[in-house]
Amino acid sequence: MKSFTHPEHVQHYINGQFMESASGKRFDNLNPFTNQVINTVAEGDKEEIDRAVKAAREAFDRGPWRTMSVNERLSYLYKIADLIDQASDEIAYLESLDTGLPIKQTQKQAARAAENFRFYAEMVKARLHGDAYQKDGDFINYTIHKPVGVAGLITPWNAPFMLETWKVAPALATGNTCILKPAEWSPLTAHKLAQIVDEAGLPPGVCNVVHGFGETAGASLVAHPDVQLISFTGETVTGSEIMKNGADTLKRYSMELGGKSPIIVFEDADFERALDACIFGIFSFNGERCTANSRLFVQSSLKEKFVNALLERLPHIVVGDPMDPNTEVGPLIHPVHRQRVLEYLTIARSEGAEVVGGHVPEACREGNFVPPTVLLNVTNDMRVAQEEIFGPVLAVMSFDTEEEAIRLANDVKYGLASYVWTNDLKRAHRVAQSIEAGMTWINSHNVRDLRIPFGGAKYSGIGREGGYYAFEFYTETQVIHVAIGDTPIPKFGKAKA
Ligand SMILES: NC(=O)C1=CN([C@@H]2O[C@H](COP(=O)(O)OP(=O)(O)OC[C@H]3O[C@@H](n4cnc5c(N)ncnc54)[C@H](O)[C@@H]3O)[C@@H](O)[C@H]2O)C=CC1
Ligand SMILES: O=C(O)/C=C/C=C(\O)C(=O)O
Repeated sequence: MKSFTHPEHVQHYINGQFMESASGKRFDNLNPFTNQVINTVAEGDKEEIDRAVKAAREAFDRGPWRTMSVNERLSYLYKIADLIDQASDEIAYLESLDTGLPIKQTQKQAARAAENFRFYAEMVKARLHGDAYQKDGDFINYTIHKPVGVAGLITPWNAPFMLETWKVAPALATGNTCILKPAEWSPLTAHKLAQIVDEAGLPPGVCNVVHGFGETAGASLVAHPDVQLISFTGETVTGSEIMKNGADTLKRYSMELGGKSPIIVFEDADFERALDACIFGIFSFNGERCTANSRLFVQSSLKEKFVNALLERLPHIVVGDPMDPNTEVGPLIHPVHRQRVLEYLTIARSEGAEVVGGHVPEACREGNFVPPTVLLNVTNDMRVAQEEIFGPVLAVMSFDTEEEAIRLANDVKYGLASYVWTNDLKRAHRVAQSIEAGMTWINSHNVRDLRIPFGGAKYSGIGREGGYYAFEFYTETQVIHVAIGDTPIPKFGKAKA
């Protein structure tokens, strides 16, 4: 593999300039594979957020972004997509270095990031249009979609570049200006995105990146009166905190939150494909995946065969250096997160579950590794079956009937994704439609079509991003009423005149 370097220090990108924090404060960024410091990062606070919002507001109110033609605006998105493609190997390298995600997976995410920009440019051309309603010969009402203003985009560390671009692209495509506040544990590719935006020549202030912690930089962005909308991806508790903090300034929210998604495998399922999907669905992204199928419900008659096959695969899952193209599972993002995941294994034992772990090579001892793990003897009321672990840990349960599978799958506060495996067509649809989730895949792993609405039910989120569904959030709909006839107007005050 070609070798790349990383920046020794990461700065904010505000109003078209790379800059330090006014306080001069910095924080260290760790390599999850070695726990050595990779570099330092400027620690933004209210002051940097204020600067960035001022720049974004001016760019929105007075800059060329608002007045340029849609085609000209979208040409910047195509340019960004091309620059991402040109730097895709470097982006994958930086992402794996920063997050511990295996390089094979970050290469795919870099490609997806470029696609996010092209997709939204195309989507705006195809689907950002209003409606018209004609009432007899009296009047016409028509709607237009306008950018809302300054968008605050707050993102997590689990698939940072892909998720950041998944927000920046629709925000810009629809004509907003934005401030991205990336997760503090994964600043490298957000910095690369700022460099790409700069190279693409976007007008100053249109896209800003402020690094820093959630409680300070993130909270200041949420509370700022000139930020009209917040698109947030992260933990459910953080989402709820953000909604409280943004209440005084009446923010518009898109919330992509946590999950505890079921995979239901019926006895008539295509065995090998269901097994592959189950393993991929929980162990890809190192298990740090909001849509991970972290609860397996397998029909009792198939349980022994399915679980045996699962356990047989477990020690062969390649755990290792994220830069090695053969690695399937790398280290978790941070020692604090690793500790949190390990605590769940302790909880699992104390609740009576059996913990079966895969293999972590000796060469990985400095990293934040948790082996791919399967929890047996689990019941759905246990904490490990109810709470999001966000690591490579699969809770296995069984069911006898379709009704029981549906009840167990829904008996959880989350409702993000779900997966159903059966060759009975009618049952597949019945079960899929009965599950309380934003997204259900039948006889499939998590394959993405960017046109579909992406988001969760229950505690997994509010609203949908993806496709033209994102326009609902990123644009303001205005109705324009035009009288084309002479509909009588009530003549107040004319009776006695
Ligand atoms: N539904 C979805 O599409 C996805 C959901 N997630 C969820 O994200 C979580 C993992 O990511 P984390 O980075 O640990 O989430 P997190 O909630 O800790 O942090 C996410 C972002 O919010 C910021 N933040 C934290 N506190 C804040 C506050 N008070 N005000 C404003 N910003 C604040 C952080 O700095 C970070 O940028 C998991 O729960 C996972 O399920 C992750 C990916 C996709
Ligand atoms: O594909 C998307 O748009 C988002 C995917 C997010 C995940 O799968 C994740 O973070 O787990």
